[in-house]
Parts: sequence; C-alpha cells; structure tokens
Amino acid sequence: MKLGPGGGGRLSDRDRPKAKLKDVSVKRILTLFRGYWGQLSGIIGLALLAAIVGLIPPLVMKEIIDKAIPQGSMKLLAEMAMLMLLLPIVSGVLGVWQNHLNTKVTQGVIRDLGLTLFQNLQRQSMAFYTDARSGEIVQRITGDVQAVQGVVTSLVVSSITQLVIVATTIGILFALDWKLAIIAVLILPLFMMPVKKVSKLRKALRIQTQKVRSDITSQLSENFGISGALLTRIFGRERQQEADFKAMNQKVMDLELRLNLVGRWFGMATSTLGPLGTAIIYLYGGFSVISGTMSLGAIVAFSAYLGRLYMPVGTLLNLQVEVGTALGVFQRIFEYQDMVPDVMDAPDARPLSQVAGRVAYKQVSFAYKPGQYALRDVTFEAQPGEMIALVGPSGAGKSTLIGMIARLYDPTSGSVEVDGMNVREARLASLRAQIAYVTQESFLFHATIGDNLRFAREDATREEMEAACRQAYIHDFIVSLPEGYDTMVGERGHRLSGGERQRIAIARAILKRPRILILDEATSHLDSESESYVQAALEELMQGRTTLVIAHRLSTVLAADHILVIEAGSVVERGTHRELLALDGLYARLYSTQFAKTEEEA
Ligand SMILES: Nc1ncnc2c1ncn2[C@@H]1O[C@H](COP(=O)(O)OP(=O)(O)OP(=O)(O)O)[C@@H](O)[C@H]1O
Repeated sequence: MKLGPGGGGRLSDRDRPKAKLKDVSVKRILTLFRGYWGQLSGIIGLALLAAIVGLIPPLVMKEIIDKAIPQGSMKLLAEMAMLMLLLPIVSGVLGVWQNHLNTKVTQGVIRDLGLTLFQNLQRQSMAFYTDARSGEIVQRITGDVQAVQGVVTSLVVSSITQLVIVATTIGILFALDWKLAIIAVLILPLFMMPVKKVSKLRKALRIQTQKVRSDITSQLSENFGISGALLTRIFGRERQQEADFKAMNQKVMDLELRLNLVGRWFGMATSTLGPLGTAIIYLYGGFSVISGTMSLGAIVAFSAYLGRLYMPVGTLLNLQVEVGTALGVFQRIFEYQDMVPDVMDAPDARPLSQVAGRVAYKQVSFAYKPGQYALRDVTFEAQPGEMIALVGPSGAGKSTLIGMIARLYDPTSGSVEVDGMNVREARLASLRAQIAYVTQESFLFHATIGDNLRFAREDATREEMEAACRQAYIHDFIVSLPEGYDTMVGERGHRLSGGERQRIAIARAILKRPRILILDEATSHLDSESESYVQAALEELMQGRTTLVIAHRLSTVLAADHILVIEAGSVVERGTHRELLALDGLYARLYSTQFAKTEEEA
C-alpha cells in the first residue's frame, strides 16, 4: 500500500512539510508569466518600435542645425518640423497599445497567482487551519498578491522598454562618435554600486511591513467577528484593542516611511549621476567642436541621446531595487504556494463508491505533537446502521477520534477503515461524500437559508430541501419567516437562535444523504422545547446510518449500540449502558454527574 504525504507513521502537525521562507529568485517570478509569452512578445515588439521612433527626434534636430539652417532650406525645415510633430503622436499610440497589453498580462498573472494560492489553501488539512490565523491567510491571498502587482507591471513593461531604449541608444551613440560614447557608457557602473545594499534593506523592511499588515487583518477579523465582538464588549476591552490597533498601524507607518526614505535617497543618488555624464560630454564634446572635429548638430543630438540613456538606466536600477524589495512579499506568497498538505489523495487512491457504512478503527494512535499522544491504540468496529456513543472527560480525545474517518487528521499509526478499505487508499472527495458531520457549534455562511442548505448538495431541488427541513423539524419555522428560504442568516448564522441553527445544520446533513454520520452533541443547554426538536431532528438524521456520536445526553447513550468510554486517549471501558453501569467505573461516575442530570432536566 502506498501512502500519501502524512501517511506511514507520520506525525500530523508541526513536522508537516511546511515550505520555509526561503530566498526567491527572479527566475521563479518569471515562471509566473508562463502562458503569457505571446502577449509579452507583442509588448517587446511594440517597445522596439517605440524605441526606434524615439531615436528619430535628435537626428531631426541634427538635420535642422547642420543642414536646413546653414543651407537656408525652408522646405527641409518644414519637413523636419512636420516630422517632429508626427513622431510623438506615433509614440503615443504605440504607448497606449503597449500599456493595454501590459495591464492584460499583469492582471492575468495576479489572477492566476491568487487562484493557485486559493487552490492550495483548499487542499490543506485542518492542522493548517488550527495553526494559522485567518487574517494572515486573507492578507497573503489579497494584500500580498496586490502588493506585488506594481512590480509585475514594472518587471514586464519597464524592464523590456527601458532595456530596448538603452540598447538602441548606446548603438546610435557609438555610430555618432565612438569616443564620446565610451565616456558616456563608462559612467554607468557608478549608478549600480548601491543597488544591492538598498534592495536588501528594503526587502527586509517590506517583509516586516507585510507581517504587521497580516497582524492587523487578523486582529480585525477576530475583533469584528461576532464572537470576538461579543467577548470584547462583555470584558470591556475596547480601549485595549484600540491601543493595539493604533500601535500596529503606527508600526506600519514607521516602516513605510523608512522604506520610502531609503528609496528616495537612492533615486536622488541615481538622478545626480545623469548631469555628471552630461557635463563631461559637453566639456569634451565642446572642445571637439572648437577644435573642428565634431559638428554642432552632432553634439546637440548626442546630449539629447544622453537623456535617453541615463533616464532609463536610472529607471532600470530603481526597478531592480523595487523587485528586490518585492522579493520579500513573493517569499510570503510562494511559501503558501509551496505548502504540501499533510492529508491528500495517495497517488493510487481509488474512489469509494456507495458504501454500506461499516467503520473500523484498528489500533489507532495519534499525536498532534511528537511524543504527545492524544489517542492510543483505539480499536472498535461499527456495523452498518449502528450507533457508537463516545463518552469521556473533556480533553480525552473524542473530537480527535471522530475526525479521523473523514481524514481531518490521519492516524500516526494504525488504520481507519470504511467497508474494509483503509480511508487513506480512498479518494478524499469520494470518502467525504459518504460522511456528514454535525458539530456542536453549527456554522452557517452569511447567505440565505436555501444557499446554506445547498452547500450540502448543489443540485438539491426545492422539494428535497423542504423534505430535509421537515425531517429536521425546521420547515415550519423557515416558512414562517417573511422571506422563507431566502432569508439571510447573518454572519455565522447569528440572526437565528442556537436551536434553529442546529436544526438547519441537521437538515443540511440530511440533504447530503450520508452513509456515515459524525455527531458532536451540543453541551450548551437549549430550552427544553428547542432541545426536544433538535433531539427529534437528530433521531431522523441517524435513522439507518452508521453514527459516531460524542454523547452528552442520556437518551443518546441509552439508544447507542455500543458505548466507548475514553480517558486520556484510550478506550478504558466499552459496552452497553447497563453493562457499563454494572462495572461501576468511570462510566458510572460520568453517568451520575452528567447523564443523570440531563435526565432530570428532560
Ligand atoms: N490542534 C491541536 N493541536 C494540539 N493539540 C490538540 C489540538 N487539538 C486538540 N489537542 C489536544 O488533544 C487532546 C484531545 O483533544 P480533543 O479535542 O480530541 O478532546 P475531547 O475529548 O474532544 O475534548 P472536549 O470534550 O473538551 O471537546 C487534548 O489534550 C487537546 O489539548
């Protein structure tokens, strides 16, 4: 049997093959342009054309000074003036076209990048989500991707355009006067000296800024999520949260100021080098004109070309610094892109078709952290349609245990089987299609009730939805709402009561028509009417389905075919309610403290 990553005795969480924040090469960034080479060629072609057109005006000036004026030719003068007027129009049109192509490529790359991050996040196991802050994820997939947008644009357009301009200008400078051209080019290395240092400093600052931005997004999503907002008000922590928010924003401001200042100093340094070159050229060129080895028109044209040389070189160097700075953000993006999920389809995974629902745990052990076992050697079997109730003290490992059927986590050792097939050999999607999971805190999306129900099955008809809701004893309530199934449930479903939310979640599970059901009974006490509705809905849901339930109610343990008593990750007792009471062990104690109480309340 081949196992996917996370298989074969792997520990599930901290040692999972997380991509490290490692150095990113420009080559890797360029791979993002795969699929855009055709459009990039178009951009290069247009840049070449624009560069050639841009080379003409100084030559026109030379013609005017050296020929038209001395010869007194009005015709040549008029022709040259007309050319001077037309050339910028041609350049402008080429520029618009190039810009359009460039935006297309940039936005395409950004769209693709966001999508690959999204897809990889969807593949991650629950271990990733219990570790990560949701704000951090949001920041990377939106903020970071947006932050590199400018760089992608410059990387494509500026680098190509400026390189073409520099190359053609150097060529024409050599054609005009090779000695002057050598002087002009020799100054270039001076521009390049500080680039590496500045890039490195700005990259470090950029990484810090994006990190603080992630913290801000995380704080916002926690503070203004329903549960966080409630907690803040109850504990009166508004001022503290405001202070934290202010401090983080101040930090971003300070970092951005430093980033900008470093960039500006560098920009200033490169802009002073241009005039230096021009001064030297005028000195030497002027001397050549005086000594009669060069025409006046040639030196005017030459100095005009110098601007065309130094400006793009400055832009290219600034671009290099910008790309260097953005490498920090790319590192964060690629870190998410490279994450290998610890639960995924094995290469030879097979689809699990309609199952009877036999579930077997065979010597299952699991550790979230190396050496710290949350489950040890758990073995049991549930026949199709049976109900297994799990009871045990808080932190005993019940949630960990039930999460393994749907491969929310993979066992560190041992195996979980459905109808005799190790769940690791089954295709994840086909496995999960057989299972429904109703948790204590039923989560609903901020959408209509209908949309939330269709989350279980996109193609569910109105009749099927209504039938599921009738079975879950919630249909009458839904139709009593002014907008019925089109009612928005509010963030996390908070516009509904706990019991209503739960019954919608149960209807959603019914709609999925699972063979296997995982239930975590709510400990929170609903009022008795609501509770009895939820109980009745659950009974409907469990009908004929293999059920693993974390039990908190007496009615559940009484109805269970087997009860597993879990303590510190091990099954310490097993049997029916009567058998376990007779043992007079942990179950008997739990019964008197927990289940007997629910009986009194009922
Ligand atoms: N993501 C996690 N990372 C590390 N340890 C975890 C994680 N989730 C749970 N644990 C630990 O594993 C043990 C078992 O937790 P589990 O949630 O399975 O217990 P439980 O029996 O369901 O508890 P409760 O009834 O209180 O929900 C606990 O000691 C818990 O602290």
